[in-house]
Amino acid sequence: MRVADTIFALSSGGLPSGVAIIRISGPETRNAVTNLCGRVPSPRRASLLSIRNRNGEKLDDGIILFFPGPNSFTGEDCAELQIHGGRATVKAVLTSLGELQGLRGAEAGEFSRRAFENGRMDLVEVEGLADLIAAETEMQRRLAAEHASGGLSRLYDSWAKRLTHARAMIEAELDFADEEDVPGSVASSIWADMRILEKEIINHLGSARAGEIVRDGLKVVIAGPPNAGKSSLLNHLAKRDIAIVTDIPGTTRDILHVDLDLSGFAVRLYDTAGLRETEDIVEREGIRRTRLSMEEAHLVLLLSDMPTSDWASWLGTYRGPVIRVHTKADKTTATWPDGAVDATISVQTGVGMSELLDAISRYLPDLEAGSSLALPTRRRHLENLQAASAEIASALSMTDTGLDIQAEHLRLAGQALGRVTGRVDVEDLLDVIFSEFCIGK
Ligand SMILES: Nc1nc2c(ncn2[C@@H]2O[C@H](COP(=O)(O)OP(=O)(O)OP(=O)(O)O)[C@@H](O)[C@H]2O)c(=O)[nH]1
Ligand SMILES: [K+]
Ligand SMILES: [Mg+2]
Repeated sequence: MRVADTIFALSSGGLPSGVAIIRISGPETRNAVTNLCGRVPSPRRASLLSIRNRNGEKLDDGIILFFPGPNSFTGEDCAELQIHGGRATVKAVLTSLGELQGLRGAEAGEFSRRAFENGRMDLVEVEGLADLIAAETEMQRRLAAEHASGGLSRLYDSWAKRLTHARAMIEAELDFADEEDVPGSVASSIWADMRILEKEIINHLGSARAGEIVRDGLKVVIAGPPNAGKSSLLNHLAKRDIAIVTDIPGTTRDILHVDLDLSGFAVRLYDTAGLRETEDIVEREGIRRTRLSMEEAHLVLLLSDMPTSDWASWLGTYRGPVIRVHTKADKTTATWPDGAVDATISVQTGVGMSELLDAISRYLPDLEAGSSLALPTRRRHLENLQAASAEIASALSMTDTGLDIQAEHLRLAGQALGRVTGRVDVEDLLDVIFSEFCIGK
């Protein structure tokens, strides 16, 4: 284990709070606890102790926990001071810690980074932990918990193991190739498994969209002509007055969004500028942004308060799924041709709202309770998984080039998987990944 500074931080949330938890990790942890609390409590036992500054003045009474390394969160000696969560109390204790030799405040994600560097967690688990802290919906929580507890890592590790096994079998065949009486088919069974593995990885890549939607939310853009009732719908679904609503066409210019929880899934709903030809420079910029947001959308709700044949022109180059919505049902008397719309709503009477939400729900990933949530969630997962399956495909296709070259492609496939879990060659990624954390984690 590397010798490192001893770090400390407030690890619980905003102050004031009933209890605040200050975390300490590193070689000076015992000294720090002795200095402040008089003694180090027995490992993993909660002890009520007084915390004093260097002049012996009592700062607070708290519950002190000591976790000796390597069986701690970071793998180093760790301690937790559970104290009263008043701003001045916390500040006084942090100040006293900062005055001790060898101690400094932790950077964002530094505790988790140490856990990774000491082999307590791999990168996918670390990312899962970051997601778990950020999770707001039930599905985000389930996905993150699966990743944080190693569900996805176990899958990738099992794949890496099969690649290693395959290479070992090839090595064996190469070693024996000179000996006349050894049949040259030791490795043939592994190619069948490599074909299966390639398929498994490709299937797994196919679930990436679901993983992305669970983690980042389904992006739903509300679009349509001016005054169709887009901002009114956003406000209604958000149950808050977020967007300005007036009867002046072209009211909305900036794109606003609100996060909804739909059946445990995060849904991010965007209100946009009404689509029309206009000379107004500000409105034109708003419409340009509407177009950009539609390109990113998983689903577009296209609104109109009167029968129209303009749907296609409003959609422009967008080719994804669309729900056509007839708005202001309380007021319009015009009759719509059969099948012209997918939903009819009124924000005034609330009519059609639950049907609209049901229609949106149909675009959420189909994840049964209890089904595996070992889904890739990040671009870096996808890139490395794609690289791994491409290397396996190369190994499989290069039957004329010799076993040693095929084995090399399998080695590269294993390396790509290793980059996902952080077992190989990831130094350059660490700053990015750990900066996702808040301080104290
Ligand atoms: N009667 C009735 N009026 C509605 C309904 N929905 C919206 N309106 C009215 O329609 C007008 C336009 O609504 P907005 O929500 O601002 O429409 P918008 O599509 O956001 O308009 P722009 O931002 O200008 O593109 C406002 O006067 C709303 O009060 C509805 O369900 N029933
Ligand atoms: K308006
Ligand atoms: Mg609007």
